[in-house]
Amino acid sequence: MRVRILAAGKPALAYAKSGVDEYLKRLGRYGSYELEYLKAGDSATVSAALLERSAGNFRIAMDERGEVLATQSWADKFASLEMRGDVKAVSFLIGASDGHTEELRQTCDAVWSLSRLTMQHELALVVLLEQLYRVATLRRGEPYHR
Ligand SMILES: C[S@@+](CC[C@H](N)C(=O)[O-])C[C@H]1O[C@@H](n2cnc3c(N)ncnc32)[C@H](O)[C@@H]1O
Repeated sequence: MRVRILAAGKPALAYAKSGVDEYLKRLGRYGSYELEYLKAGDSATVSAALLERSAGNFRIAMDERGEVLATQSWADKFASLEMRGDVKAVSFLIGASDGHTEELRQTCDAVWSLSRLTMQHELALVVLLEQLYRVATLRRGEPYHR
């Protein structure tokens, strides 16, 4: 199963750039993880572009209003998605400064939160990538997650 991460706007902050590079490099050992950037803009424009680019994928909106799950639950949900024959790709959608539209949240297959805190979108991207890495190591029985 391909894992796509679609984010609005390339990271501009040094810590975010190096965090993204680090976790993408690590994830390369665990499968197909693709990070794609879309042009940042207002909420309606970015949400429409995110939905268009992720058409046909199992879409997970990353949003502070979403379901807060433990890392083990992320791993369990990944395993269930892989068991389904109809999911070839999952797309995680990160919004821009104004967040997602209600329409995007309603259209997505799931809405997940990284916590109830509102994070700057570059930080949310780094946290998401670290969780994907954690889930990948957990599923292989490696000792990173403890
Ligand atoms: C600055 S936040 C947008 C805040 C905006 N006021 C809102 O209502 O969503 C930019 C993006 O970062 C991501 N993000 C920020 N905090 C998050 C959290 N706690 N959980 C999941 N994603 C988060 C979301 O994708 C969000 O669209």
